Amino acid sequence: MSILRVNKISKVYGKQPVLDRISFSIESGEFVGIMGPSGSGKTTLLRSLGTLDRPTYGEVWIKDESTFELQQENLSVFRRKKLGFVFQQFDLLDTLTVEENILLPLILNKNDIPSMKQRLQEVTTDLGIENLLKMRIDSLSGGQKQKAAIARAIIHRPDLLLADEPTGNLDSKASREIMEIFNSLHKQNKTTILLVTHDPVIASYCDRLLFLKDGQLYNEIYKGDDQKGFFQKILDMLALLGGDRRDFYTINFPKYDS
Ligand SMILES: Nc1ncnc2c1ncn2[C@@H]1O[C@H](COP(=O)(O)OP(=O)(O)OP(=O)(O)O)[C@@H](O)[C@H]1O
Repeated sequence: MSILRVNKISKVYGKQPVLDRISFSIESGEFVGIMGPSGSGKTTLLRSLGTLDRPTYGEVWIKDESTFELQQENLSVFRRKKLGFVFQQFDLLDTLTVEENILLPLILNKNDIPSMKQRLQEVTTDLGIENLLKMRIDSLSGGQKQKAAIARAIIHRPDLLLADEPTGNLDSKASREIMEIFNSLHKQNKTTILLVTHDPVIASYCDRLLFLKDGQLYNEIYKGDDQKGFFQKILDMLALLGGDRRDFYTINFPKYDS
């Protein structure tokens, strides 16, 4: 079953096309990454799919619901129920505790208190952050903040989890921990994930990668069973696409046995 279908979406700022007739779909349980040089439109695409931006042309369906049809006043409810977001800057509310931040989608959706408590326990145990619940956001490390942000993004069991450079503000150890969480959400919970990254190591966790160039879908590659070959294909594709030096940084090259 398709969770996301994108049909020829374009985004134009002034006269400048930033996304140009992009079409693809994502099946339930897939872990898909978006890569491409700086300025190629990755964030604009993710925001357009997540209804945070409105495409100038084209259509997006999330689980057979056309986001184009949704009126402005219904968009925030749609996002809160169907989507989860993880951003590079965490986007947590500093005035609230970790627990309050994580519960926010359920409180806004008016869930009952026993189900909120149960779900909070499930999610925070899975992520290993039960001990952080009463803490304030400004007392957390970057990795702890991102774990809290992931808990908030998944607590309502969204159809699609969208992540924009989720390790962009983290050191290599925290980055690995966060990617292991995404990996476990993918493998154990069958969560459908779409993630934007510059980093080939982060990208190598995905099943499939879409490459953007100048706002167009340039290519896609699949991991299949060949993890090592997939990593090399990512590097080759990035070299082909060019871009600035930031497009080639990496937290740590993975070590392969063979
Ligand atoms: N609100 C906006 N108004 C005008 N132009 C914009 C706006 N948002 C993005 N752009 C332009 O759209 C292009 C694509 O930007 P976007 O942030 O989507 O690229 P990106 O691939 O995510 O880049 P990076 O990897 O550097 O984050 C850029 O040229 C950017 O300047």
